[in-house]
Amino acid sequence: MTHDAPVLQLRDIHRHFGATAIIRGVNLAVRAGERVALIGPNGAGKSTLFNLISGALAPSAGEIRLLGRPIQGMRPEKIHRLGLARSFQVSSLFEQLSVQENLRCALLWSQGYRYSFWHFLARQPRLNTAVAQWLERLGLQTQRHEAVRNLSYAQQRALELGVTLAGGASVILLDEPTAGMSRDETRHFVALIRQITEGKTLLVVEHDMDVVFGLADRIAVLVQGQIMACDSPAAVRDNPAVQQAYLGALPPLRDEPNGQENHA
Ligand SMILES: Nc1ncnc2c1ncn2[C@@H]1O[C@H](COP(=O)(O)OP(=O)(O)OP(=O)(O)O)[C@@H](O)[C@H]1O
Repeated sequence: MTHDAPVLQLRDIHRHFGATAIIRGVNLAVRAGERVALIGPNGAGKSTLFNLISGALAPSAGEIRLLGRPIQGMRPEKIHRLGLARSFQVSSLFEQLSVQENLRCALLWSQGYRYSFWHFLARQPRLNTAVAQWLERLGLQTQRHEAVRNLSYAQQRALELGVTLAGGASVILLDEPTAGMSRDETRHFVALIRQITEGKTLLVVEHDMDVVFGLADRIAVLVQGQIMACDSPAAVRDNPAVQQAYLGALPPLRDEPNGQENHA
């Protein structure tokens, strides 16, 4: 379900490195509960834009609002505390800890535990229930005591997604969530993303067009640091400028029989 007020809003964002302008006046509004995919050719500026939103970089100009508050130039931890979490291409899990220990760490933060040991003991039953729920959602009950380094790659990515979400953020940035997965793993993972991010707001950078068209409510196309189009998958797929940029590599929409044209 989506609401009208944007929870993430970029207004005329610019970023240059030295004399080179990389992000050149990006405007984007993502509404609550929406799933927006950010696509674009290599070097278009997608990672830079994610770095600007998550606080790893400050914009050279422009305003970024999260849940109505300006966040441009804030430190990443502060932006995280305000409700935005980013999942990376490279695993950010504690490899030597078990699956449930990783989830516990993420949940401790979201349940308000900071430094008080007594507080921690009092909260443990609730914490254990929440860990069990996440293990079930992620399909990782059998692996609960397994060290992360012994999981398959796809299982590690599922746990990483769980850890990102268990922190309680309402706006989630996913950076190439299915990179390195087989076709089957990708299909399964997209279904998992859909299921466990229900109600959250998602901005996803992804190169796999099947994933993009299978997941996104809207697609933003970034080319040379500017948004060329931002619209429904059908409208973006039918946009001549986008077609030209992608040289016909966009897939048919999922509900089209035999890949027939659909001008909905
Ligand atoms: N810290 C930096 N200093 C200088 N140039 C940078 C820096 N970070 C990124 N760039 C340049 O900005 C441009 C956009 O890079 P970016 O990684 O944002 O693109 P991208 O769309 O994410 O590409 P890809 O799809 O290949 O990951 C590239 O030309 C890159 O070399």
